[in-house]
Amino acid sequence: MWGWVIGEGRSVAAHGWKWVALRHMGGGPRTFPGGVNKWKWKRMHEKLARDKQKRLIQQEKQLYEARIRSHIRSALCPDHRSAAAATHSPLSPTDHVKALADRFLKHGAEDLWNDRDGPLAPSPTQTPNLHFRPKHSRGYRSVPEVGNNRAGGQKFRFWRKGSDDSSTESESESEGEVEVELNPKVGGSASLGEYDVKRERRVVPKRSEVVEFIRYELNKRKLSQVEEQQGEEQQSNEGILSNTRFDECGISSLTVKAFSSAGYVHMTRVQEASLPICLEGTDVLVKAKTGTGKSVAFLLPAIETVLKAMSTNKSQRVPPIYVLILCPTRELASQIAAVAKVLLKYHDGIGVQTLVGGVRFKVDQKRLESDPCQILVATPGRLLDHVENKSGISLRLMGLQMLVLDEADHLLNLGFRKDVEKIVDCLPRQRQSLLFSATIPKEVRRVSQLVLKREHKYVDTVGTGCAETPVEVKQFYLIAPHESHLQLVHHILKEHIMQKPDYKICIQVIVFCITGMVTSLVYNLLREMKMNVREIHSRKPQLYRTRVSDEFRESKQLILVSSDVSSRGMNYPDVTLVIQVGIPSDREQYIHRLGRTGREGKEGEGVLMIAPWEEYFLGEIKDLPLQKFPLPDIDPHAKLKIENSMANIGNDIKEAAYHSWLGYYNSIREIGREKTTLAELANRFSESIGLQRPPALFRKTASKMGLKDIPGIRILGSLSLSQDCSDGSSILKALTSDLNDYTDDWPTLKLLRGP
Ligand SMILES: Nc1ncnc2c1ncn2[C@@H]1O[C@H](COP(=O)(O)OP(=O)(O)OP(=O)(O)O)[C@@H](O)[C@H]1O
Repeated sequence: MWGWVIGEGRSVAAHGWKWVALRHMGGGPRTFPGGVNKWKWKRMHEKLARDKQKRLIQQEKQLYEARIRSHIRSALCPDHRSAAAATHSPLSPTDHVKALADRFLKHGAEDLWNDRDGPLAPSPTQTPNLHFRPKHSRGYRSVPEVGNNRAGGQKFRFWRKGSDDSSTESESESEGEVEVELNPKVGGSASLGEYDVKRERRVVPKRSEVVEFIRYELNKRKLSQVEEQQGEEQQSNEGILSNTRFDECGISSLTVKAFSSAGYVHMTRVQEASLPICLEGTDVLVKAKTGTGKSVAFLLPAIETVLKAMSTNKSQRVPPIYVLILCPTRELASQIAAVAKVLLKYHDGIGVQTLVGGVRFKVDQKRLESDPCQILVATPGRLLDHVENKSGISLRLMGLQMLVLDEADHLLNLGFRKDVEKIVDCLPRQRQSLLFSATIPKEVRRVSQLVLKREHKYVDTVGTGCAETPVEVKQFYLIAPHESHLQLVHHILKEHIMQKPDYKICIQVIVFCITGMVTSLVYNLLREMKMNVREIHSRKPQLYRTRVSDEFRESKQLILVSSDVSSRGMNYPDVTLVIQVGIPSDREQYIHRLGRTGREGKEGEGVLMIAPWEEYFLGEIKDLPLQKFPLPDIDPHAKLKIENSMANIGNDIKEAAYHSWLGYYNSIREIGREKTTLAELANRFSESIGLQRPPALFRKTASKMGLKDIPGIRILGSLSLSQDCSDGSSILKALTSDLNDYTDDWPTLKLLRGP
């Protein structure tokens, strides 16, 4: 009775006693093994049953296919056609060749048709009713004997080169014949012993029409693939827009009107590719390059879904939330809501709301009550707060018809996955799910099943083998000692500004830094150097962040120093240069940061600035078109100016930067595993930013980071408190405040959880 098996193979029987005890107490168990609730438990078992059924069907299918295949083989030999016809209708030679082509022309199967392999072909020396083999066969052959044996299995004959079996008197002296019975019950490949048919390859008859035909087909397909690829590259050069117009795709006329007044007439390629699938109600995973209009691609079907739902359900006083859009950052949520409002300009009855951190919970609740919405854009953490605090939102989510995950790969990554899973558990199962991102690594494709239905579609407008970055963006990398990075940033910024002396020309630059506190340090330095600069990261209050983000979008000449809060999804349409100081957390983050420039097919530039010990990262992006940036000569006056400016920055900012710098690199496997080297590098960083000595760490923090007894790491507990009280406050500031908003700088959170 308790013999069910759950996810990782654990038997429920082990927990049986607990259930029984709870049952006697009345009411049945509230929680089930593994802490899951009744409904989740039920769903888990329903899923298991479904999976089992699917597996059985799959096995059936494979068995059937195997039988068909064996009959195709025998059908190739004309004398065996009648045998095949006895069980299955034989294929005509053309159909057979087509079937083979379909099977073997799949990508990766080409080697099945090389010179030393091929289908069986009748030999002129073939005996009338039994078997055949080519004259100079080097390996083994098998052909089914006409008629079945008594156990229902088929009889096959095998020849072994060099065998001296005397029973095959009609065959040449150099080869022997062995009779083997293949029965699914008694004879697997193991029973063939040394006569295993796969030991040597078969020889293709030289002028087989079948092989020639397949070769011809292969070449044709390869050629068309190359042409397709070239066409795609050409298309991307021509811009992101397609020829399809919004008024051609059967969406509401009021939406089309709103599109026209926003200046959108033609769809972008990703919109053209994904819209028909989204409108037919299918789940879909969409990959398209940065800045190609993915937000509109999911907002358009979202609006259509709401319109449809509202036309069938007019009675409710407080409307359900029909569409939920999840995204990783507060700024992105506001941006998506703003685009939605533009598209809803002529739909009076449809409301959009955001639910993000940094706003008081009660304020959220009041807003949701007073201004009910059908489309909700939220960050996972804050939405989960509402769901768990039973603020009434769970009830309104019961009517949900569409779930959208923007930046899906990030949301399904470790930092967010748990929250997203919990949210998905509270949503109705009968819904459509849309997942969008510019990067979808393989492992994310696998976990996307958490949200998507099994029979979902995958739309990839990037194309296999094509770079995932916009072709219009020139990409450079620069390797220099990390002590010189701030001087180099200043130098590149100045050069970039001087290239475009006309003040009317837009110059927007984003400088990405590894953490929030390093962002603050770089911002303070550039400000000291009288540059027109703003900062944005998770330590800043939400109002400030929103103001800076809006100001940067509107500006003509401004530098934004940012942590990863701006790396994904943020649409600043005119960014001309992106500088990344230090390695990003992974390849995907590099692509998204770079994607803040070159949007909508515009031109842009990107510079990745790394230290020699970060060079390994270039291997992760080796398929992207990066060129080496020549190391510039730094003017000694500028160097002095930077040192003076650095001296004006407060120690608390520098100490916090040191702590978060250490935390970030400690969390990166390739660098963090060499603790002694890491400590040395951190101390060099501390020196380069003008600290007299490296700040200390709390003992507990140091041991969590695996840095307790590492030379060069100072521990706070071993010093007098008065001596190092400033260190203590900066550690707290740099490390613990990350807990408040890990949506932004989650790598630093990893540090708190240990290396
Ligand atoms: N059909 C269209 N015609 C013209 N412009 C469009 C169209 N669709 C979207 N855009 C514009 O393209 C720009 C980029 O759009 P969006 O921010 O949705 O890109 P994205 O693909 O989501 O990028 P990211 O991957 O960085 O999130 C926006 O300025 C948007 O206004």
